Formats: sequence, C-alpha cells, structure tokens
Amino acid sequence: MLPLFALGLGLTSHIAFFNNGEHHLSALFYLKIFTSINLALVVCLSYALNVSFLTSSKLVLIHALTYLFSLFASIILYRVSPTHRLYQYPGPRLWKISKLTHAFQNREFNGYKNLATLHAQYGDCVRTGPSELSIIDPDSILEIHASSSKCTRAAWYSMAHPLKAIFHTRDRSEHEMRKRIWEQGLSQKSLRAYESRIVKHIDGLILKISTRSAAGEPMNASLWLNYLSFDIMGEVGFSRGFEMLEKGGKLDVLSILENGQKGLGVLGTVPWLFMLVTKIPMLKREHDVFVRWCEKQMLDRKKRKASAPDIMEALLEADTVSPDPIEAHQWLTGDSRILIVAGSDAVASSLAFAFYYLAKHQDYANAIRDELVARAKGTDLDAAMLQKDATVLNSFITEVLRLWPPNPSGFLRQTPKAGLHIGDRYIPGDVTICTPLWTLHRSPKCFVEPLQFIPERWTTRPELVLRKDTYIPFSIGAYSCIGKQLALMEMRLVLARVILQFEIGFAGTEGECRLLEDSKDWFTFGLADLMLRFERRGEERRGEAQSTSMYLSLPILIPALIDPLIRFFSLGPGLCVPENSTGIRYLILCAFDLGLAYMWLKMLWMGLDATQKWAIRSGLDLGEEKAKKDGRERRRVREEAQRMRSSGKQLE
Ligand code: HEM
Repeated sequence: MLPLFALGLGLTSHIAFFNNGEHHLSALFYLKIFTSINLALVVCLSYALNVSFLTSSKLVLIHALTYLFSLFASIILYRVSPTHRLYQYPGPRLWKISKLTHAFQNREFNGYKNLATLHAQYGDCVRTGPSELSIIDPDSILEIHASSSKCTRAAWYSMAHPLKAIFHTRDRSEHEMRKRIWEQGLSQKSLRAYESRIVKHIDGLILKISTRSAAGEPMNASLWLNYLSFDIMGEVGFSRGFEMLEKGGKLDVLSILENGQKGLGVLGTVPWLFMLVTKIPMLKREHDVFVRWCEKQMLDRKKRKASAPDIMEALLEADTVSPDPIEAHQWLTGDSRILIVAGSDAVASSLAFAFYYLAKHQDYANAIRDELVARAKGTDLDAAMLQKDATVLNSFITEVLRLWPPNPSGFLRQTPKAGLHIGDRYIPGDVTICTPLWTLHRSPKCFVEPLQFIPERWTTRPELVLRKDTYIPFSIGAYSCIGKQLALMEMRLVLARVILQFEIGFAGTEGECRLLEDSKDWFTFGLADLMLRFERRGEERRGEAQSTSMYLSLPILIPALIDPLIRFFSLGPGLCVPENSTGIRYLILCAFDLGLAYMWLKMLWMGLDATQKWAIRSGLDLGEEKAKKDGRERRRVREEAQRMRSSGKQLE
C-alpha cells in the first residue's frame, strides 16, 4: 500500500507542482526539505512501529526511492511524449530529457561549437532542453530581442542570486531603473573624459610591445590584451590602476576571474545545478573567491574619493540614497562583478581576434594604416575622429565581432505567458529561447560567404550582407550592452595606435596559432595563446627621417645657429653674419638665418611621406609624462632587450 502511495505522490508532485513555474532558485531548499522529511520519518516510524532505526531507515529509503523513481519517470516520459508543448521541435532526445546532457556535452568548454553542430543537423530551430529552443531563424531576431519584444530575460539570469546586478535583473521596470544609473557613467561626456586615461594604458602596452620588438621576442597577445583591458576597466570603472601591464604575470587576478567564470561554461547550462553548487561550501570556493574579490574592489572604491569621474561614481551615489542598506550592498557587489567581467573580458577577446586577423591579413593592416594617415591629416588620433572617419578600421572591427562575438553561445530570453508567433511558427509561453550568436552570425541566410573574413561587406560590398538585423554582437533592445560605445572606443584606440607603429605577424606559422580552435567558451571567451611578433615601423622610419633631416639641415643650421653666437660674444668674424653688423641689423640677420633654418626643416618635413610623418608624430606623442622620460625609457627598453637576449628569458 505504502509503495503505491509513494508512486502516486511522485506522479502528483510532478503534475501539480514541478511542472509549473520556476524552481531553479529553490534547488537547495528542496534538497533540505526532502532530507529533513525523510529523517523525521525515520525517527517517527521507529517509535510508532517500535522498530530499530536501521529497520525504519530501510523502510523510509525504499519509499523515498520509489517516490524519486516515480517523480523522475513521470518527468522524463512527459518531456519526450507527444503531449509535451515543444514535441514538434527537433533535437537530440537526451537534450530534450534533461539539460544535464547539455552540461555534459559542454564539459570541454565548447558550448558554442555544440550549438553550431546541432543547428547544422536539425535546422534553424532546435530543442536544446526540456523547455528550451535554440533559434537562428533571421526572422526571429527582432521578435525576440527588439525593444518592442514581449520576451524577458530567462531564468539563467537569476544565477547571481542573492546578489543583484543590472545584468541579472529580469524585471523590466527594475532593469530600466538600474540602467538609468549606469548610463550616467557611460554617457558621451563621460567617454570623452575617459579617453586620455585609456590612452595612457595603451601607451603602456605599446611600451611593452616595443621592448619585445626590440629584443626580437614574440609576445602572447591574448595575455597582454587581457592585462590591458583589465587595467582600463580598473581605470574607468574604479579609478584605480590594477597595474597588470606593469606587473604582468605576477598578479593572480586573472586566474581569480578565470576560475570564477569557468563554471558558467558548463554548469551555466543548468541554472538549478549552478545555484546548488554555488551554495555548497566545498564546491563554491572558487566562485566565492571571485565574488569576494569583486566586492573588495567595490568597498575600496567606496572608501576613496576618486580624483576623476568613473563608472562606479553614479552607482555609489545611488547607494547612498537607497532605503535598504543590505539590498544596496547586494546591488553594488553584483554590479562591480559585472563591470569587472563585462568591462574586461569581452574587449580583451575582441582585440585578440582582431590582432589575429591583422597578422593573417597584412593587407588590411596596411589599408587601415593608409586610411588613418590620410584622414587624420596630421592631427592626433582621437576617438571622435576614429569613430567618424576611420571607415576601414571600423569595418574591420565589425567583421571581427561578426565572426567572433565575445558571447559566442549568445543569450537567453523567455517567451511571454501568451507565447510568441514568429512567422508561421508558434512558441508557447515561458519557453527559454537561446540565440547562439556565433552560429547566427555564420548563417548563409544572413551573410554571403559567411565563414570568410571580409570587412568590405560593411563598406564597399553591401551585397554580402543579407540580413543586417541579425548582426547583434552587443545584442539589441532593452537588455543590450550598455558599454558598447566604451568597448568600441577602446578597440579603435588600441588598434589604430598599434597598427600605426608596428607591423604585426604570427610568431610561428599561421597553422601553429590555435587561437580560433582552442579558445574556451566560458560564456565569454577563455582565450588560447596568440603568439605574435611585432616589428616597430616608427623606430626605423623615425631614425631614417631624423638622420636625413640632420644631414640635410647641417649646412644651414651651423651658420644659422652658431654664427649669431660667435658675433654676440665677439669671438671673431662670423660665417655669414657680416662682422660690422650690429644692433638692429644684427638681430634682423639672425632672424633671417633662423627663418631660413625653419624653412629648410619645413621643406624636409613636407618631403617625408605621410606614414613617416605619422611615425615621427606618434613617437613624440606617447603622452606628456612619457615624452619627458622618453630618453630614459628608451635606454631602459634597450637594456631590458639586452638582458632578455643574453639570458634567453621568456617573460610569459
Ligand atoms: C566588444 C565588447 C563587448 C561586447 C561584444 C559586449 C556584449 C554584450 C552583450 C551581448 C550584452 C547583453 C547580454 C545579455 O543580454 O545577456 C552585454 C551586456 C552588458 N555589457 Fe557588454 N559587451 C562588451 C563590452 C562591454 C564593456 C566594455 C562594458 C563596460 C561597462 C560592458 C558592460 C555591459 C553591461 C553592464 C551589460 C548588462 C546590460 C544590461 O543588463 O542592461 N560591456 N554586453
């Protein structure tokens, strides 16, 4: 009788309870309740039936297992049965039964590749979970993501619980409120204020590249770009330098970030499991270290008065007016975490893939360089000019983000209660929809020659773009990337400055570079090594230009500069200022000499080609502070290069 009761209870709890609503936040609670009830039953039965604990335990265990068997059998049968609301959608059977299959398939952090394989096999709309579809139908994008869409964020986003953050907010109005606070630190005015501070860090990278290039050493661009984006994020996010570029591998911050993120690539596919794991002390250690580290950055910033504006400023201000201090703390910790991950990881990976294509396609690097030289017309490389005039550079970046969007597995939305019509397809309510960006951006329905890297599709060959509305590396609509303009500004500044000063090539052969094949999908990319060789363009050109200039101007410079001095100190007859020239006549002749020298130099300058001019300018334009230290710095670079050569030391 009792086993029958347990069977019935399993069936009923599935139909009446587990089959409705969301349960991912309560996994640990259910586990505790189930264990407690069974322990209580052991004790009660032992007293009620007057049997030993061992006997009552056996009895309870049999019935608990019967209950679980009935519950899971019912769940599994329903998920594959024709009565299931997603039955008509094709997909692998094991994925339909449980998202655990998805997690298992992602065990090598290859989530985006798994989704691409499924779409190749099953078409544009694949059932990737009991209640989940992955869709790359071009007609679905606006329906799912545009501001007018009725879809909201899926259960996946509440994984940071109990922390709160803009990225983890599912409620539209709450999200809108938080977004308004974030926008203050990312307005056009703020971006303009960040620019020079960002350039300072880019100069730091250029110095490192110069060192390596002078020593003839390759460098792991994946690593150094990570350091750079992390430093920039520290600067504009928290007004503090993490000094990653300076200290390099000596800091383990990146491994904290890496360990905190990794779990998402596998367990992120099963939100309830992720929540469970991040609640169990033994298992949540890595995750906790990461969250605590982010919290510490936020608390440090809270104590300091920043000398310049940053993104945290508005968030901290909102904190002071919040009525609930605990909730305010959760918001700040959660948002700091998002700022640290989103602000550094996505830019680093986009830049790494950009450098890969620069090394692979030297002709694009040359085209970008020529355009920058022509458009800038001798002015500085500021962000506004790059955004407006650097068409080739911008099309290059756009194409990199098409082929390698930093969130390759895309993002998840949930259909409204009433369901969603996409063309003649009906998707029931409360279904999770995944938009796998990597696969979508490579769909032949959206782009001609979709697997080829062709930046011209965004400029001179628009016929290669079939569906522009499917290009969404930053997402679109209410939940789209709030840091898009900051990210693009960083990318443009880094690429323009490096391309102007260096030739970029693979350290080995292109085939030896495994960036595209071996980078991991941790929701963002865990980058594989990208070993590049940089060759300074400015250095030898500047040398050339300067020595030619010195050589040609000597005949005029010597009399022009020395002669007046000779006359002034009455050291003897002048070379070209006549001996009897005094007073005003003397001054006029000196001015004439100097004017002549200036014209000579000007003519020399005009004789240089545009790239040589840029090389000289960018060499002189490494920031005020550095310009002062230039001589010292170059000596240091030479010495470091010498040391590395003699010891054969690899810094990475
Ligand atoms: C190339 C670089 C970047 C790319 C491709 C990118 C892409 C994205 C995407 C696709 C989303 C939406 C995800 C979703 O809805 O699930 C997003 C959200 C977000 N991104 Fe970025 N991102 C980049 C850089 C940045 C930077 C530099 C910041 C720094 C502030 C940033 C901050 C954010 C934030 C705060 C959100 C959450 C927005 C919200 O919930 O309203 N991102 N990003």
